[in-house]
Amino acid sequence: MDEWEEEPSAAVTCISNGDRGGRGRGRGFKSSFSSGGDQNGNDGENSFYTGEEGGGFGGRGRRGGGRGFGRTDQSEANNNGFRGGRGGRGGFGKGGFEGGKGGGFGGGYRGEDEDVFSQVDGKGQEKKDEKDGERPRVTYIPPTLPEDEDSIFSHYESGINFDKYDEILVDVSGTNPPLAIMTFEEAALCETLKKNVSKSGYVKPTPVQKHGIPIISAGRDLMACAQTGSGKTAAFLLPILQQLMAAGAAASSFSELQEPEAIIVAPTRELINQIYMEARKFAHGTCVRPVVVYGGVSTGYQIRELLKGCNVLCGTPGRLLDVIGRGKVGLNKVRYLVLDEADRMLDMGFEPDMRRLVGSPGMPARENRQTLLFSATFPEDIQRLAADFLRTDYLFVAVGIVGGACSDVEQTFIQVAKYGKREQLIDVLKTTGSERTMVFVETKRQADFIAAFLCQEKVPTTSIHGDREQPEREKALADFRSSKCPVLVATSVAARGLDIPDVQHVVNFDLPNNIDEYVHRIGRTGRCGNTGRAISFFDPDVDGQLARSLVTILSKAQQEVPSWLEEFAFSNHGSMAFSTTKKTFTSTDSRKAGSFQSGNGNDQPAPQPAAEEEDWG
Ligand SMILES: Nc1ncnc2c1ncn2[C@@H]1O[C@H](COP(=O)(O)OP(=O)(O)OP(=O)(O)O)[C@@H](O)[C@H]1O
Repeated sequence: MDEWEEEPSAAVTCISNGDRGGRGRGRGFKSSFSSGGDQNGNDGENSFYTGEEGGGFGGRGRRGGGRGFGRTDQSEANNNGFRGGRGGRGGFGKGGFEGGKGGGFGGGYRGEDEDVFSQVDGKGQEKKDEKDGERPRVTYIPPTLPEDEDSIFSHYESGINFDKYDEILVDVSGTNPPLAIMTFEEAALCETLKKNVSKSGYVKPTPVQKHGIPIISAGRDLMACAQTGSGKTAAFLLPILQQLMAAGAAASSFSELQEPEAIIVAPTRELINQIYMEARKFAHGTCVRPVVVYGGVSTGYQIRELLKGCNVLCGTPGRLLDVIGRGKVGLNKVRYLVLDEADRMLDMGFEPDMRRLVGSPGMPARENRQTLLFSATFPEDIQRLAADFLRTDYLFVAVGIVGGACSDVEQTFIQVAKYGKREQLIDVLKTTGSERTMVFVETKRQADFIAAFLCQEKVPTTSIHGDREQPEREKALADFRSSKCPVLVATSVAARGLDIPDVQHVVNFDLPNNIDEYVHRIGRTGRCGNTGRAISFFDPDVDGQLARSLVTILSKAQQEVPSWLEEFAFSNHGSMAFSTTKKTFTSTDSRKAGSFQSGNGNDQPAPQPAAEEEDWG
């Protein structure tokens, strides 16, 4: 039986503020879920959740059979994993998305455009056409972006701890690193770029910018590791844009083949879109044109955008390889290749795509391009693998502890068994009130259930995960950003990179199965010198393997370690040595023999893809 047939599927959309209709008859989660009232107050099977569309969704909207076959990784690039059509029966009243097929609110498909490029083998188009017959075309076109400066440069304020960044120790390893800059003036940015930096509210560079900008400007390859929320995006965007402008790069709409000078890759749609927005902001008023491509959006639309001219191409791996495979993007002029969340981009899930990308026709060899890798976490084996993509004399910048948690996040742990978590969550949310809170869960189904549960408890909640259609994902983020829904339930798809203002709390309803993922998740709060709080539910039955790493992470971030967690870490994991000393710095360039892995106490293998398959890109 398909997992979705066992229990009702919620496929949660935004919960409107307290104007839901009547509560379900049953008080318990499951029973009230299945008999809940809809927005109009009607009781009815499965109707409690109509979200904003208002149309009922009569029927279950469950997955169809075929849960996917032979899927071997999470990437769009991998065609093996064409999911069996969810959708199934059940309509989603009105408000189905263009291009959707088969009803089934929240279900459907990943989009034929999203995983067609893995046939970048010369027969791509042919195979794609075969696929056209199988799945509906994605026709979603995102809303037009505002052009006014207030919108483009809107930003949140850096926090009270911004100046403390200066106290963090930085280690640069590799030969002949250029000197760090202390101010943006020293970055020798051209006037427009300088103005744009200032309009963005940036007064002085963060450590990763102080070191990263001159390294990139000097033409060196870079692997940079700096804590979440500390400005890695601008660290690569500013020097790239500066050099493109200095070289006179200007977008041309006269070519059917666009040849960008820079390619930026990130693992999720929302993150790559955010990077694009940053690039668009910094490039405002210049001739340099960034473009973004990612799954879930009409390929035709994105190609039309591309053909208006493209100097900086931002993309998720799948769609990027797709547009390259379609002959719309030439790689001959690529001077910069950036992998953001580089450890994720090179783990099992995406590594084949990255190899495909660097092996694509026209892509300059690593000696002839600059490759820039950024993340807050860099496990040793991923660093070693990354060396394949970099020139041998690359520089490694470690700001603080490689893989360390942001010290501006107060981390709390609550021991709670599986069945006590929901009640505990309600207690936590009572204390957070209307403050913006992200609740991380392990599976997409769990995300739906928890969001539905919170809705039922009258907590305005929305959710984001890989089974939601792109318009729903975007609406969820918009509702969260605007505080229409101050609680966002998310899977790992939202763990990395997302920079949402004023997220005061992160709740790990389910702890992730590796420590790096934990570091990224809690890094959604406490950004850019602001403080934040992370509360994690530790279920002794399932989270034991993480205990030791958590103790180390807490210690290194100078946080109190609960005695029960420490005891648990020791008693359950033998006597393997690990340190709880409060070091403020550990250098962990994998090229330094013996220095490795003292950073985050990560005695586990490199991060694996999340526990279940996710639609990342
Ligand atoms: N020098 C600066 N001054 C003020 N604000 C800055 C500065 N640099 C970056 N910011 C802002 O800080 C926030 C976090 O930056 P960014 O998203 O680049 O962090 P990050 O290091 O990439 O985080 P993550 O590891 O989570 O991806 C953004 O809102 C960004 O605009």
